[in-house]
Amino acid sequence: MFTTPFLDIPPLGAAAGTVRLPGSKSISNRVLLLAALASGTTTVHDLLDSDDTRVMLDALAALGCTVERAGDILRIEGLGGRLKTPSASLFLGNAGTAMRPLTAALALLGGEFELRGVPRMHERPIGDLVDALTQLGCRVDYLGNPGYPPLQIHPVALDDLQLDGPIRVRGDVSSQFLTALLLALPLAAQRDIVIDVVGELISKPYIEITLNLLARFGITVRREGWQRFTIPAGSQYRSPGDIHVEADASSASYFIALGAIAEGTGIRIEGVGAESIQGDIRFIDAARRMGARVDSGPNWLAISRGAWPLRAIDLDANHIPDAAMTLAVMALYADGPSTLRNIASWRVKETDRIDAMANELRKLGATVEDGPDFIRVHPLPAGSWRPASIKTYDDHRVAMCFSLAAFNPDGVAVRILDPHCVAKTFPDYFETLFSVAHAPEVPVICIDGPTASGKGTLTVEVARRLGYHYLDSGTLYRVTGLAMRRAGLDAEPAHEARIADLARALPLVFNEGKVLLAGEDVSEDLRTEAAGMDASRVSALPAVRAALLALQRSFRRLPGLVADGRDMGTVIFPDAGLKVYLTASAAHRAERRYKQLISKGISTTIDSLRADLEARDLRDSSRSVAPLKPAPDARLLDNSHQTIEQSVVQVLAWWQEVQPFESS
Ligand SMILES: O=C(O)C1=C[C@@H](OP(=O)(O)O)[C@@H](O)[C@H](O)C1
Ligand SMILES: C=C(OP(=O)(O)O)C(=O)O
Repeated sequence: MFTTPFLDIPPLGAAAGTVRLPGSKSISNRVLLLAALASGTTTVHDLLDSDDTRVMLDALAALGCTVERAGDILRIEGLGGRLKTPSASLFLGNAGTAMRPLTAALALLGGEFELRGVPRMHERPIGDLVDALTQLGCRVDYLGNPGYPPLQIHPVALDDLQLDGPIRVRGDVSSQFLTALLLALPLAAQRDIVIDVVGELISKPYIEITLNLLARFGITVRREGWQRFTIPAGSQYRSPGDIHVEADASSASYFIALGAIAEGTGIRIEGVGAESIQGDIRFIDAARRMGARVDSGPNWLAISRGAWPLRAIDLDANHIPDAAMTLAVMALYADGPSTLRNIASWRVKETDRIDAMANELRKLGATVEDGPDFIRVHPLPAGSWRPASIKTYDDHRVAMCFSLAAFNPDGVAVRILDPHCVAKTFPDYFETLFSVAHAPEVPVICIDGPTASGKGTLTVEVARRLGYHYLDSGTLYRVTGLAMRRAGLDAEPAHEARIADLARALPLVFNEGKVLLAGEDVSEDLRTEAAGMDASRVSALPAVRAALLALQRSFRRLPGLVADGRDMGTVIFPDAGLKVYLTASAAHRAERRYKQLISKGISTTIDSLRADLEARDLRDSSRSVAPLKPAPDARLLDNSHQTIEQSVVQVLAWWQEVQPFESS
């Protein structure tokens, strides 16, 4: 997951490949609650691991439910309708699928509970659900504004509930209120329980998910259209034993859109398909209407570009409230204005999504009209796209949708602010996107300089702050040197071809700060002075350098690379967007190296280190192939009198200067 303050997505051109998407949020949180309410053990496969499911799992643990994890499998010991912990204070983040159903379940389970969330959760309505529960005789108090969380739930005896008449619940603000009652009321089904929906029910397909999962847990709800639902007397939750969570159909919308927009051989999505129980799978109908080619099987989708530009659409999107946001960005690539109607619920979700989408689409240059329950997006022709810093309002879907703007015809980059908000439902969204998207030019920052100048520390830190990949090219030479020694070879012209062969086939993996050679952690062996000397010697062999060239360039991957070395800017990435030549006086470098070695318990003297450094500088700068020298377009940074932080800030400031975004 990207935890950087922003993520710059360079202009993207094509996309192709297969993605397996994380589990459905709506199914995961329903299954977790049902498994907790049921008797017996439920084994859940492919559960979504994200903020929304984590708050639900934490809540269940606080209620005394035992949850065991074994790899991707979760085993939940049901409470069988009896609380182990009669009071708790629960934090439910911004998860509607946790806050609403838990409110109903806890109001019936008979304990004292406080339910809170993030500030936005305290602005998301829950009054219609609390009203329905109060009619029944449940006791729920508002701890802040009436009609909104936080809530305090007090115990009532099930026998005291008024279950003789139908329970009335409004369905026109959120379907989650009806879902909450349907999931919780089997706890009190000594007699038939009737729920009547007041007002036009929105987001209807989510009720189908609820009914489907209730059925898997042994509860068959009778229904009369969307108006009346009856939970039969004697209903009892029965664990199905094993249950599998499909991949998330709303998350699939970004990759369906990607297939429709990007050039290339198309995108295959695994884990969700034509037989999905999730209503958002109907996004494929809208995508097809806009021109996408979509093939599907029970558990997979294959999407490729069809009509181009896309065809404009006018759609009542009430049945796909989450996925429809993706259409608002696809509309930028259409042949006329697109209108999404009947989407008033967008205003009470993670943020006011109609406002958010309109504001951010306008930043890209688009003309957008919006009203209480609709949005109309005009296409953005070539020549009119503007580089924009997209505010994400702590809304995962805003962040994910706007990544699709990077396919614009003007080759304009897109900056996504606070990209970590995708953690709500799809923590690795951007990594997944980058695994199938292709950028004509992946950004590179090169940091070259002599030994002990602090390149490594600076490069790692700049890469971390930008969310970029990191290439420590010196290590490649060190590993080659080590492989050479282990093969009994020497850095001499006679062995050059054999060393180059070794370099070409290096079984090398960088893993969490460790360097693995054929699976063996060789990080320590590479840090020795002898390994440094060998690296310097093998790097003077032209055939070895040629062998390592392709390997080094393969590190240039989305969203970008910071490369540290000696010839990054001059030879390996001559087209880099920023080249820094980092130096420090020999005296300062010797002193730093001295402190480093002494702290590791290695005894040495500053004078000998300085002599070594100077000898190495001379060898590196006078070798015939790629001698150590600044690229003509490099910016010089002498860090003799700088802290690491000052150097990092300087490099980041230079990088921002070459970006098209206004300072954010
Ligand atoms: O029941 C569910 O799992 C959901 C219902 C929908 O909410 P509304 O019914 O409030 O539209 C949807 O937007 C939300 O992401 C998940
Ligand atoms: C509306 C959403 O979430 P929630 O489940 O919190 O309502 C969403 O995921 O788009």
